[in-house]
Amino acid sequence: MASPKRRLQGLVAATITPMTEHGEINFSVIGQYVDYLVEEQGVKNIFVNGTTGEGLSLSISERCRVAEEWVTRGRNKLDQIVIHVGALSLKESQELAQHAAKIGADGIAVIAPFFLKPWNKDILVNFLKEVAAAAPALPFYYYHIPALTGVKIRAEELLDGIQEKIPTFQGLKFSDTDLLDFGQCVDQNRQRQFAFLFGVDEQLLSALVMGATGAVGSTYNYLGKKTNQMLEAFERKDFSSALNYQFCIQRFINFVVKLGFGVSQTKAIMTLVSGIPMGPPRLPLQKVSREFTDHVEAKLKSLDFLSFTDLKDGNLEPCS
Ligand SMILES: CC(=O)N[C@H](C=O)[C@@H](O)[C@H](O)[C@H](O)CO
Ligand SMILES: CC(=O)C(=O)O
Repeated sequence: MASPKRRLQGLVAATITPMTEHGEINFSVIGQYVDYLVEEQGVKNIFVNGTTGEGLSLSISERCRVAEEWVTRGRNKLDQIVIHVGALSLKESQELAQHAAKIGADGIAVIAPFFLKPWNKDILVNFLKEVAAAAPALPFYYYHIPALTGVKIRAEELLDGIQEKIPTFQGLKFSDTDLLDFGQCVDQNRQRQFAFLFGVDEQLLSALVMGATGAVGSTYNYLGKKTNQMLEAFERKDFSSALNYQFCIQRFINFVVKLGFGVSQTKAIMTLVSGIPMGPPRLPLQKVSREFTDHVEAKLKSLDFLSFTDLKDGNLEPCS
């Protein structure tokens, strides 16, 4: 059984699943990836097999092996490792939950099943409850991502009374821009020690104001250090610096959003910034073009996000 930990807080990197050019999982770089997150980005929590990790595009046995590799490599280096175990099949989800418990993960997270969908809150809670019960010693997080699942049950509604149904319920990963819903999740659960983890990186500062206790996101793989500076500024109530950091991060994200931003792009950006090969994504995702990588590299340099800036000072727009 995993030892009880304190509430998950701060940045959580949604890990990429590195792949070889042939589309197999490249386990060999995961050790290096852990060190990079901890040493270069100051990020000590990870969220494995989620959206960014192409979790739903992996086979069950691949998901188990990926989770195991992160737990093994992360031991004594990372604070918390949450494994996403959501699946369309309740049985598979339970199997993944049991496996996460067996390997010593620190928590599990689940999205709503998105093909045959739960059509109201009670049905969704019943599904989540069955998964959580398969790993009764592990903290359980609901992963709310309505734009991808199509399940639009409000998180605030879902949280109402959830601990009576799911005793291991520990928090929410909220990947949506509805700050009314997010704020009410926080407001209505102040007496509980839930983790409120925001999942829209470009808007994190607004969620901090609403009471987010941490954040899970793809960009913390390579903008973790910058985002940590924003969290520190917020913590010391230096809101103008915090806003500068958020704008700086937004400038980069806005740039890539206009080029088309998703998991394939995240893999390419992380390869560029970390130097660790993340490889191509798996179908139905497509590898990004060379042109995308070139544009992003120039932007990263101009923002001084790459450590080997070789641009003339006049072309720099660095963030303080
Ligand atoms: C849909 C998606 O993948 N969301 C990620 C996590 O929830 C975010 O980290 C975004 O990648 C990020 O906010 C950039 O839009
Ligand atoms: C971004 C995120 O949380 C995920 O990849 O699942």
